[in-house]
Amino acid sequence: MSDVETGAAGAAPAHLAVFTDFDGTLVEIAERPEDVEVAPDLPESIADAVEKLDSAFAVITGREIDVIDHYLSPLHLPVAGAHGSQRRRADGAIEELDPEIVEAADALARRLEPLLADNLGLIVERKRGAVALHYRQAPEFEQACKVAMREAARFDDRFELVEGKMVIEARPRGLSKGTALRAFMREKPFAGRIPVFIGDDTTDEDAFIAAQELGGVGIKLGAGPTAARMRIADVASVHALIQGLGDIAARAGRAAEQHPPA
Ligand SMILES: O=P(O)(O)OC[C@H]1O[C@H](O[C@H]2O[C@H](CO)[C@@H](O)[C@H](O)[C@H]2O)[C@H](O)[C@@H](O)[C@@H]1O
Repeated sequence: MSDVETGAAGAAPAHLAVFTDFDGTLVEIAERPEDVEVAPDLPESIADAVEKLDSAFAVITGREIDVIDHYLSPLHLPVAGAHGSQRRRADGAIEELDPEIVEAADALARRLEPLLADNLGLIVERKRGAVALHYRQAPEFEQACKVAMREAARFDDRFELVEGKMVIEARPRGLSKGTALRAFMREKPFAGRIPVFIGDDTTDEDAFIAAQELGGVGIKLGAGPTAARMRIADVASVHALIQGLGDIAARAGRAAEQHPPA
């Protein structure tokens, strides 16, 4: 094969920055947040891709950072948690919210507690700076949950509501997975690379748009309307894609070493 065919003739390799959602993308959706199961080989497979991507790999999720650390142990990846409310940068530094917003989110969660009294199967998930109200186990209460969340958030315009899979969440206004992706892309080792964001839910749309506006691509898992330019079928395919992107990065790196730009 010629250099033209291999793309190796002094062409700069397309360095990728890979970002992924967690629930429904790296792991299958489960009945309750604490029930998700991580494929045993997933952390090792991600570690391999991280190395090949020169560490340009991050998780952007609605979960909290320490929850992701728990599930992907022993990895401590760059993570944006609670829909952009918290962020651990690649250098390990943590960006936290104003404590007043954290307290306000706690107060909002407390206003939802009466919903739990009758054991209907609803779950209030408290996070630093965000709150999720889950109705997966009681879908007949979807509308009631939306009304309750709107009511709980009504007096505090520092929060906005977003709907996900059988969940309604309050997150700090102005923060999203899109703002998180943009923040990572301003920093090493992500800056200057082509962002790829993989996600499955409506809250991933901001990050699809951000990745595409920055010259990259959004990849949506499953059906449904989306701004993402590409789709992927299922969680197993996401695992294979992450491995594949790592392999492409490693191959491009080797080609660049063998054929440095003139
Ligand atoms: O941004 P993600 O990583 O996709 O996180 C979004 C929310 O995921 C979790 O809830 C969802 O997954 C649960 C476990 O599969 C499922 O029971 C629930 O119905 C889903 O909505 C998580 O609990 C939330 O905190 C995340 O914001």
